[in-house]
Amino acid sequence: MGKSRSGQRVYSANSCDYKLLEEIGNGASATVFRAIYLPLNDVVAVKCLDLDRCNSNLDDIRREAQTMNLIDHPNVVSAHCSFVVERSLWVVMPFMAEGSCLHLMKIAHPDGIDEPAIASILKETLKALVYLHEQGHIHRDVKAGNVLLDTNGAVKLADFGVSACMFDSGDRQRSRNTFVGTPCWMAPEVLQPGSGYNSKADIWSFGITALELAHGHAPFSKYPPMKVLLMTIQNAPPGLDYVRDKKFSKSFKEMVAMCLVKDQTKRPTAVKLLKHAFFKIVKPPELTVKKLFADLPPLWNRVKAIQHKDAAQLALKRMPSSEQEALSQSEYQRGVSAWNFDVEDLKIQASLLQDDDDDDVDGNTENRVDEGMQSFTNNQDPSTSRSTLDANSSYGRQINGIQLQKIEEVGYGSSVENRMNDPGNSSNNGQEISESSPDHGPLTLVRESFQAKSISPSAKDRRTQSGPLTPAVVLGHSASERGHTLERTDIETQVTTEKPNKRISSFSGPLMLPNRASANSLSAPIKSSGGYRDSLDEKVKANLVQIKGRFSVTSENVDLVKESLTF
Ligand SMILES: Nc1ncnc2c1ncn2[C@@H]1O[C@H](COP(=O)(O)OP(=O)(O)OP(=O)(O)O)[C@@H](O)[C@H]1O
Repeated sequence: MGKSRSGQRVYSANSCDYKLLEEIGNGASATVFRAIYLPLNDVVAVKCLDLDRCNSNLDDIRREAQTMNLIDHPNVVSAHCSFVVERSLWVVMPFMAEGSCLHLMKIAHPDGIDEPAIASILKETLKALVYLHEQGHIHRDVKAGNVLLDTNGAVKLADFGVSACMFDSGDRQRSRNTFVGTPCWMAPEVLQPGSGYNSKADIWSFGITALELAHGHAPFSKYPPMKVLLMTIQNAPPGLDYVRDKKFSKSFKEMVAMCLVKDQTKRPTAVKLLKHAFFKIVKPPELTVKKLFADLPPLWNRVKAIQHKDAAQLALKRMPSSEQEALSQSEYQRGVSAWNFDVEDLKIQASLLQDDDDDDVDGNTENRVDEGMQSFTNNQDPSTSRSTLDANSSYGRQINGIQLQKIEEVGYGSSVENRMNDPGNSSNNGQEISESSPDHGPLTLVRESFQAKSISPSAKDRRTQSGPLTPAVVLGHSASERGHTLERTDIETQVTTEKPNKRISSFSGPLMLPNRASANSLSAPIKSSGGYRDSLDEKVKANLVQIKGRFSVTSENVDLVKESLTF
């Protein structure tokens, strides 16, 4: 049983008590439904987190659920309760009837929203960050897609899928050197191994979210993740341009600039930022935000319209010969948090990308290289870039003795070129001038077919496993399911090091669940690899850096790469 914050309403951990209605959102690993809690006839949102599709390990999932249960702040979405149903984790939350700012912009404000509304939304979001940071949490995924709106104009920050605790120690602390989040919103220090990060990473993402609300999309959002990684680290920070963005106030521009300082120690804390002049003159959201969704159809119809529009757009400009590329790109452009790579691995990918958009962004801050960062890519062998990129479209490739096997064909070979050749890709002062709406057609289809299979809107036939979220509960579905998980991972994220007479396959950490990206891949058929994991010896396990997104890399791999590519 879960108790609402008011202390009055109690929500059961029994799926039969919930009637799932329309889909109101989907993310990298979850589908969110409007639902009725039957005993109280109360409208709620139920986030159905597909444990097979989830990139997080069990600890992360449990932490998200626990964090959401403990949250108590008017600007943070808390959970009424959470429980396991078959192969999903259901998180029951208050229904935010106007959905996310991202959806709102997609449906009605593609070029961004006006400053008074931005100020209200940002101020409420910042209050959420003040609270979370005081509680010791780093949200790590602040973006318009996670800022939810209610009909009365209330603004709440949602999604603790990748949140971290600042008081972590040991392994958990080390895991904060892990690349987690959504690249466009991620702070430079998060992308650089070893530098460590703290709550100031959320301040950077907050600044990017401000730009997203101002323009309708995040800076660099047209680029593939490895490119974003490089641009975030190398280039001058994005910001509001004094000429192009003249409709915005000086104090807004200054506030954004304060957030987007690369040196995290020079970024303000959330508390300090809240005292900035920009937030002094802010009207309550009831006055500024409500009008943004006046006259719009109900949320679920908007979501459906967005899905259809995106599917139609995708069909029109389907990437030549590769649905996989489109799928990968669409996932990226949607801004979901599917990117959960190992940093070193991303560097490998980034080094393979030829920076062929110089002409596009000439004289642009996106292309300005920060001093001291130039060595990040300069030492790569240019002769390898194009050929390796081309080779990327074949099933596998060999780089410096490392076999990178196709996962979902990363997909940025030809698609990068296509985008770079697109005149609409020119940009100005760190911002894009034009950008088509993000695609997520194929993704939608994938998700729909998934839902048809695994989530029945009817409560009948659901097997509910309520109670505490323990490894046994979450992973206690069946041996065959666990086998399935491992098999998929094996196939989809395998990177092997080819050393003489030695071949090491990589797996994820303990109790690993399949990664998010795998759910979006049109991967090779699943083959049995029964018992393989069990035979993985402890020494090899100890060598694992981690398994994430598209590749898994062992520390041996990383060392090899470091030897051959100087960053
Ligand atoms: N309580 C809610 N009320 C209304 N809509 C919601 C609610 N929670 C989530 N949504 C919608 O569902 C979308 C996806 O939810 P959520 O971000 O939690 O999933 P996710 O898989 O963690 O996504 P991501 O990884 O992309 O952040 C949100 O962007 C929002 O539009």
